[in-house]
Amino acid sequence: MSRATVLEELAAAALLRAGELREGTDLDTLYQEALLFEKRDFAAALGNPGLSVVSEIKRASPSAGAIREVDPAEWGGGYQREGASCLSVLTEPDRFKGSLEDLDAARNNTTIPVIRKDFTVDEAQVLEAGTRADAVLLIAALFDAATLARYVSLAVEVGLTPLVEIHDEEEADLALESGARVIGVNNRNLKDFTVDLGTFERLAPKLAGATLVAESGVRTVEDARRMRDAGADAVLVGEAAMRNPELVARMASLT
Ligand SMILES: O=P(O)(O)OC[C@@H](O)[C@@H](O)c1c[nH]c2ccccc12
Repeated sequence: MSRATVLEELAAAALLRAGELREGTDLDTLYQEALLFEKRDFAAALGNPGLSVVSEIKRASPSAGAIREVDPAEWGGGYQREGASCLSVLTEPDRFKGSLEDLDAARNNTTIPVIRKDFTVDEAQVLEAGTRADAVLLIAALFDAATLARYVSLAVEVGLTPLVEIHDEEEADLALESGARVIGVNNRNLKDFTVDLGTFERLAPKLAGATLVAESGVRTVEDARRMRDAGADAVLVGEAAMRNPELVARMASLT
């Protein structure tokens, strides 16, 4: 048997959690709840003039190990004061040490839009995101074209901004065909964790018309400027912001 990649392992664990979610509630109830939950406009916040910063609350990751133990309410509020346009909150429990409680705490203590960052593999999880977040991450590598398009539509239907994440040309086509308006290019290869900011530079020209987020590996103001120059509307900054939140203010002041 071949060794599963971390991405496959995370997706398999997420599928188990989706099963539990479906046992505890039915899709109709979640759908209604998601429709009722009032959203903040994630896409609009990214489209504002200047480079937008999406600051991430990430206690740990498979690539970095333990990063920092924080109070998500306090940390989210801090990011907003530093000028973040949006927050990203990891809710994956095993390798990222996140939770839905972290998401709620960060959102309740801020007024900016919040994305649920997880390995979403089931429509119940899209709807669950719709009951407490403003945007949902959909990793293109986890879907076939039809399913991705279906989840993008479902997210939009319940008022969420779907952020479709890609890492190569093939996934770029998938994202464009899915109808997503906001596309994230992950500079980190989720199979081997190598990071290359050239990934965004290479793929951005293929994605004209979409709102573009440069994700991962943005560690310095110089990196953020490089992503902006390559066409990024926003940068998504995790580890570097967790270690030094003042970076957010300096990145957000780039015009
Ligand atoms: O810590 P970094 O290198 O700044 O990366 C942030 C973010 O892009 C990264 O956490 C991320 C991008 N895509 C993901 C998918 C799942 C979990 C996490 C991620």
